[in-house]
Amino acid sequence: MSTHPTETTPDTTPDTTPDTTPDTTSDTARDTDDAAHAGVARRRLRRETDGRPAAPVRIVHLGVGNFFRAHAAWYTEHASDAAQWGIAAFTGRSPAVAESLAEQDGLYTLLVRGPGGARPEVISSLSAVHPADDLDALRGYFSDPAVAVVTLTVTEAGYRRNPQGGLDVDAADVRADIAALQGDPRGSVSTTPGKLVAGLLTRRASGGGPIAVVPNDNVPDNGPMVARVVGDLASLVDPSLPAWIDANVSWVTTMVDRITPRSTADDRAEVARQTGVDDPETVPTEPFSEWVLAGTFPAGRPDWESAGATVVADVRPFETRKLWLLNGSHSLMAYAGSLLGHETVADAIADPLVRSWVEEWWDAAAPHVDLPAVDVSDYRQALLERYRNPQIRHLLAQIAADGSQKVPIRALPVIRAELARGRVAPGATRIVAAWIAHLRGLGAPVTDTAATEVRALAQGDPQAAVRSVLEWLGLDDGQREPIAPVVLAQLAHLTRLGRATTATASLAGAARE
Ligand SMILES: NC(=O)c1ccc[n+]([C@@H]2O[C@H](COP(=O)([O-])OP(=O)(O)OC[C@H]3O[C@@H](n4cnc5c(N)ncnc54)[C@H](O)[C@@H]3O)[C@@H](O)[C@H]2O)c1
Ligand SMILES: O=P(O)(O)OC[C@@H](O)[C@@H](O)[C@H](O)[C@H](O)CO
Repeated sequence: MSTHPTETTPDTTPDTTPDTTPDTTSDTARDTDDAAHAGVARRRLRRETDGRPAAPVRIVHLGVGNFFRAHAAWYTEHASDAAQWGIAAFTGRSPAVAESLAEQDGLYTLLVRGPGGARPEVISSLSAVHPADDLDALRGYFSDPAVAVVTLTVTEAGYRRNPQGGLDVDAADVRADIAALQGDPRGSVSTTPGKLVAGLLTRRASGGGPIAVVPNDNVPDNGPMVARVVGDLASLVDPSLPAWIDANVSWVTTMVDRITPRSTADDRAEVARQTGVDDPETVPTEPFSEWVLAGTFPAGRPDWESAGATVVADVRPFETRKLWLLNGSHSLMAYAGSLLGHETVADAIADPLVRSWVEEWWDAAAPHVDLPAVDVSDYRQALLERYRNPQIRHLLAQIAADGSQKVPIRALPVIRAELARGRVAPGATRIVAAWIAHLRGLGAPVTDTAATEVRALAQGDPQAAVRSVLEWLGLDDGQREPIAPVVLAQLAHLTRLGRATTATASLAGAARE
């Protein structure tokens, strides 16, 4: 196990956006006071007693968040050839999770929370964990021909795209990465596209051979999406690099699914109660999991199918089914449910009004999912069961974050598809109306990498706010005309409901004092 517990100098990488998605298990979980376990000797996980020997590193991962630890790391753990495929994982920004995992040899507990109870499982697939700024280690792996795959979970915002989907070359951190690599191929970088280009420059120089890049974030066409931002940055750094990338890098597209909330002190306590282990890196997740991949792996990959992954020629139908039906309804509940005072997905879906909005959204989206109707209807039913899972405390405030990155890909394609059929679908426009209400201060707090810009759009006169947001979403005059009145009416309704909820909560608070 090559962890780097001592390489924890403060992260000096430029941080131009608020870190709304910390690397780690939530502070609540990690900070659970040891006094809570006072008098009870809890041990930490150790590889010699609790896990498999570390496998040789053949996968590099960027972004050691909860989802990666519940999903790609879990599939790699359960692959039939797991002993051949170790992962070297890098945190996204802060070094905290690397330090903490290093103390337990890279092991952590996945707490699989089903409706009937919680089942802990130790995951051993992380052979090394590094802080985000350990670029020497990153370049070392990229130069190693044995390293065959790079996986990513850095959030939608981490790809540093502009509204057109290309690299956001106006962002200060992106500009800094370009300048650093122009000056020196071993220059210091901080963004994900910058790190991928830095790694690929090293691989080309060392003759490490071809490699596959596998993004596992909830973004449509995520393979081409990463290829584009990396290609943009590569061409600005070294005009000969894009041709090498074309010949040597395979961009794999994926659909990923496993509801994985932030960790809580309760998750850590549950593991301690069941196993006697004190694991601050406990990750809670649901039993359901799905991973659909399309693309080639020129240097090989784990036998992920043996763990339940599916390799297909075209991910799109699976991706639209999941991104619209699941993530779209999540966003709807995050904004419209939180302004009604609901805290979690389970609370929101139990409210008949929210449930009716979710069904209305699904009715709007379903005809545009290119799968048999029966599959879509089974999927909807399964989603309701997953949302109701009383063991999963999935906070609406977590899902609400970074709406500027999510609303355009979750709601807009359906709005456009309905418009193309001459229809305005209120089930779809409500997501936009609820997002505007959220940006105007109702429901979950706004945490967004583009908060200043999108909040400004949504302020002031409601009619002007709706117009500005629809414009920002890229709808032209002809498209806005039929939609704007519907969104405006929905915004007015949600605002009334939200204000009534706030007033009731204040009265209840005053009565308690
Ligand atoms: N949690 C889920 O249920 C779930 C399910 C499917 C897909 N996903 C995808 O996984 C992503 C991560 O979710 P999570 O639950 O692991 O969140 P998380 O907050 O636990 O982890 C996010 C990771 O991304 C890194 N990161 C954040 N902003 C970054 C930036 N600007 N540049 C580089 N790295 C950055 C963080 O450091 C951290 O390692 C989501 O954005 C989503 O696209 C999540
Ligand atoms: O993870 P995000 O921030 O892209 O979106 C929040 C949720 O919609 C998402 O995490 C879902 O729970 C997940 O996509 C289920 O597989």
